Amino acid sequence: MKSAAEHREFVDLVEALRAAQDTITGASPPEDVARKAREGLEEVTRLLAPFTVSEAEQLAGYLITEPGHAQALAPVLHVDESSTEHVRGRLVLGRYYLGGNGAAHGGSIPLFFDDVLGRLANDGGRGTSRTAYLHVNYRKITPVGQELRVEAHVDRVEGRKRFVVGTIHDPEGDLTVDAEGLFVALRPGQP
Ligand SMILES: CCCCCCCCCC(=O)SCCNC(=O)CCNC(=O)[C@H](O)C(C)(C)COP(=O)(O)OP(=O)(O)OC[C@H]1O[C@@H](n2cnc3c(N)ncnc32)[C@H](O)[C@@H]1OP(=O)(O)O
Repeated sequence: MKSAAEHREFVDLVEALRAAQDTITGASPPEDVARKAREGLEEVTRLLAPFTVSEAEQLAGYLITEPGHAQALAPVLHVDESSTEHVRGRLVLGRYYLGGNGAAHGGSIPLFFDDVLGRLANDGGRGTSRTAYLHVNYRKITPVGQELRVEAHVDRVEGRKRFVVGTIHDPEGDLTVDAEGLFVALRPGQP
């Protein structure tokens, strides 16, 4: 397991990237400010490109003790309680995930659940599986910028099939989304 303690600066770098994504998404800057910001980002790419590694050596997504696992793609679950069978926590969707009218982009929700349910599917020594399907029911808009409650648990395991379910509730306590994923355990040698 890769250690977040050994890669503190990288963890902070990914947090800064998340903040940049939120800020860029919400900004309408004058042209000279946009150009300066672009030049800053291009400098980041120039700085890091020589340190590109193979997937096996990659840090992003693999620093699993960190909220968000040092990966800027999926929304971050802040875990309050977890076991091999369940997880409870909080989620605040930043401006980056805005769809419209204060509601989260519909695609950000399955992205979030694929990560949360997928990790649970593989937890507890169950080994690697892949998403066969992800069924998401949007019951009410999921607001950005507010603290949401998340719960997920392994519903049942049938041979290679792991059914994992999850919910999101808004600050009023209303259900905004429920989801079910089927994760199929990989056979030896299966990519
Ligand atoms: C850093 C690490 C991060 C990890 C956490 C994040 C987790 C994220 C996980 C992913 O996002 S993986 C990427 C998205 N998923 C894929 O790319 C999967 C692509 N599909 C496949 O690889 C295969 O289709 C799959 C492994 C899912 C299943 O193929 P198999 O050939 O291994 O299984 P098979 O077809 O023999 O089916 C096994 C059982 O599952 C059932 N099944 C398979 N796909 C199904 C489906 N779509 N719907 C319902 N049932 C399904 C199938 O009917 C059967 O049921 P029974 O055993 O009861 O007969």
